[in-house]
Amino acid sequence: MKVAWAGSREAFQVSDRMAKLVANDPVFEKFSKPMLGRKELFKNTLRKAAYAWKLINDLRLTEEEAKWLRHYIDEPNYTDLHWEMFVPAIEGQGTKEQKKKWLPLAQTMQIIGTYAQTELGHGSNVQGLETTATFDRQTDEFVMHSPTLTSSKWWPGGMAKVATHAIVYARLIIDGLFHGVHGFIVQLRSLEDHSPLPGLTLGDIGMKFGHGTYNTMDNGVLRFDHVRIPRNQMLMRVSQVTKEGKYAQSDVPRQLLYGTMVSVRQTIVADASKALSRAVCIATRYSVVRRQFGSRNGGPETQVIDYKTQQSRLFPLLASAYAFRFVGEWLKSLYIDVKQRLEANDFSTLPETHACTAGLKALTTAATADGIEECRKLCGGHGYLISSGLPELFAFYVPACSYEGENVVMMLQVARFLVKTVSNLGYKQPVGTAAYLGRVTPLLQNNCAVQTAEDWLNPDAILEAFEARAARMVIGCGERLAMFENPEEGFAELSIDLVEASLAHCQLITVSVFIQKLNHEIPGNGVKRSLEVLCYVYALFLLHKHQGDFLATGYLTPKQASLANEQLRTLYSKVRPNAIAFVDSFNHMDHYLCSVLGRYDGNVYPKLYEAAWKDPLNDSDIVDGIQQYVQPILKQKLHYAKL
Ligand SMILES: CCCCCCCCCC/C=C\C/C=C/C(=O)SCCNC(=O)CCNC(=O)[C@H](O)C(C)(C)COP(=O)(O)OP(=O)(O)OC[C@H]1O[C@@H](n2cnc3c(N)ncnc32)[C@H](O)[C@@H]1OP(=O)(O)O
Ligand SMILES: Cc1cc2nc3c(=O)[nH]c(=O)nc-3n(C[C@H](O)[C@H](O)[C@H](O)COP(=O)(O)OP(=O)(O)OC[C@H]3O[C@@H](n4cnc5c(N)ncnc54)[C@H](O)[C@@H]3O)c2cc1C
Repeated sequence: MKVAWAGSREAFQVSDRMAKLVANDPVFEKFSKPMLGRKELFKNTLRKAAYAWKLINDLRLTEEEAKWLRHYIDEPNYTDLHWEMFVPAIEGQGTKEQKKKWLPLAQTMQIIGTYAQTELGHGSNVQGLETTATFDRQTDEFVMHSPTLTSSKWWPGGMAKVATHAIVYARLIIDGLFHGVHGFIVQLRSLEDHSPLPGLTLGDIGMKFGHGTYNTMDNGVLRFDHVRIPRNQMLMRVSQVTKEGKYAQSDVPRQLLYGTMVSVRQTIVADASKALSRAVCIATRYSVVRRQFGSRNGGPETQVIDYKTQQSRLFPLLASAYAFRFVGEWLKSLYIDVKQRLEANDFSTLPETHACTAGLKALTTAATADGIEECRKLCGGHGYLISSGLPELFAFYVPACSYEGENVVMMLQVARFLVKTVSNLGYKQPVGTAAYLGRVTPLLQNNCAVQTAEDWLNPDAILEAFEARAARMVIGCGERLAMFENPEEGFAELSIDLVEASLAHCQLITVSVFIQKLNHEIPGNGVKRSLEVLCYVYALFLLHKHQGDFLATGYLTPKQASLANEQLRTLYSKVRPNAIAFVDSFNHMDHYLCSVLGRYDGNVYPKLYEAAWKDPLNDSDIVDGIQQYVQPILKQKLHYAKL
């Protein structure tokens, strides 16, 4: 099962080796992080990042190994933006010459980059960005400027104190004419003494949600006061500006300017299962240790995992972790394929890839953020302790619902793709993840054939149910949209329904990828049979949660919906004996989990007790402030005391 989770034996070995390397190196200790102030926290992260870079070089780690190493260090920092956004932006949007000049510098970290797109006034609406890049023909330069307060760049990670360079997104102006938003490579700091270059105002945007997690990152603010950069620092794969000031667009679609976001959204989907599996591992292990009620004849109380209600909250999350792992893997291969095509100037699969990365990013991050919080509640009161590992994990993870495309905004992008697919049905056969929309007639006409709870244990029945629900919701939206004279007005008016239809489409993708994985990629019977149970749990849980959709579209009868729920209850009993094996298969080490409740050895209570004594308040019996502020209250007889 560990190999099935990792994707292959080799993948397992790489990840396992890097996990151990990090766990066994005292530099990467992280239990004390919550006690550090912001400056110490930040410096500590700089120290770890520098040490990691040294290890990567000294040990000659591969790109894959280096990624796992950074992952297990488990502290957001400037290198995330450098490797995940700055480098890919140059790779995807730079010309051959630009790549030749900038990539070797970035790949050896002689320069450190960030991705400066969002501004104080605009994040989602990229075309609304206000920073300007005005071409000056006399000097063959662009003049970068922040004309308003709201045009201040705001949020880019690593920008406040570390990055030496940034890809800055700004409106291109030539001879007073706007030519849309483009990316520019801008140097931010001196490579000698790290001071901000003239004309730039740079700073940190302030503390963020949680304590020891995202505050390790220096998210920054940046303002330009007429800063000049050479013309050849505009990323020119998509459009070019000549030294005469002529603006030209190549055959490459404009959307490629957004290509870095597609790449990172894919990574975010691949990473969702890491965060969810971590929370589920903690909650499952603790649910086996924790006992409440049910003692008979002085025997032990019931392990809380044996309560059906606990199972109905925990096991769908366990199943979701596996579902997200597989859909992340699938999306990665889709993305690798599109990347190769883009390099060869084949843009045909870009719209579908954009819809998949946007929609699955929204689906997986929302479910993971909610799932982590549910795991905290599944651990009762102790889940609220920092030492449970869950509050910090939640604080770290929850911004994924906003960054790289706010989730609702992303679902609306999926809706655009679906509406377009439906409106083209007459003359263009949909392919890939939208292929089912090419079979609308049977999907709209046939109803579910399930008659018993056992009938739900059938991948074809499940797949057809999810296809019919999505197709009916998408087609329904299409029909209602057609009633509007102005399609954009219709889209805005129906946006709530469109988001729900997009979610149904994305859930269909996750369910069908899970089934596909079982049918074609899991060797041997033991692992396959166990995963089949989780696959059914995932699908039937979604069906139960969204039964309103399945009933309202007329595909299911109430009786069939209730049979699905009956089957789900039975499935929980089948998950229970393997619950610990399922979470052990994630291969998460104690160092990575950073949770007293989720310890591999289950030795929760003594360690929880021990951890409490490490709190700085327990350094002495009488702490600073008691004599000054508490003793006087006890000693003085003030007004109320006389009454
Ligand atoms: C190893 C450990 C490391 C782990 C690292 C993990 C990952 C690191 C994460 C680090 C953490 C945080 C970093 C965060 C960074 C950021 O947040 S960067 C900023 C991200 N910002 C956004 O995501 C903005 C969201 N907004 C947009 O994407 C667009 O503006 C939006 C799509 C919403 C709308 O764009 P418009 O310009 O208005 O375009 P529109 O008219 O709607 O669309 C035109 C057309 O183009 C299609 N389209 C849109 N986007 C794309 C795309 N990316 N690719 C392809 N096609 C796209 C759109 O669907 C339309 O198509 P149509 O056919 O014409 O309808
Ligand atoms: C931790 C973190 C790190 C970040 N790192 C970076 C970085 O490195 N570089 C960078 O450039 N940016 C970064 N960002 C910024 C991030 O990309 C944006 O915050 C994100 O894209 C969301 O945009 P917004 O803040 O403008 O949200 P808004 O769009 O203002 O969202 C507010 C609300 O409006 C709704 N809304 C907006 N538009 C629509 C619409 N058309 N229809 C319906 N509802 C709508 C949204 O659903 C949401 O509920 C980071 C953000 C965070 C939190």
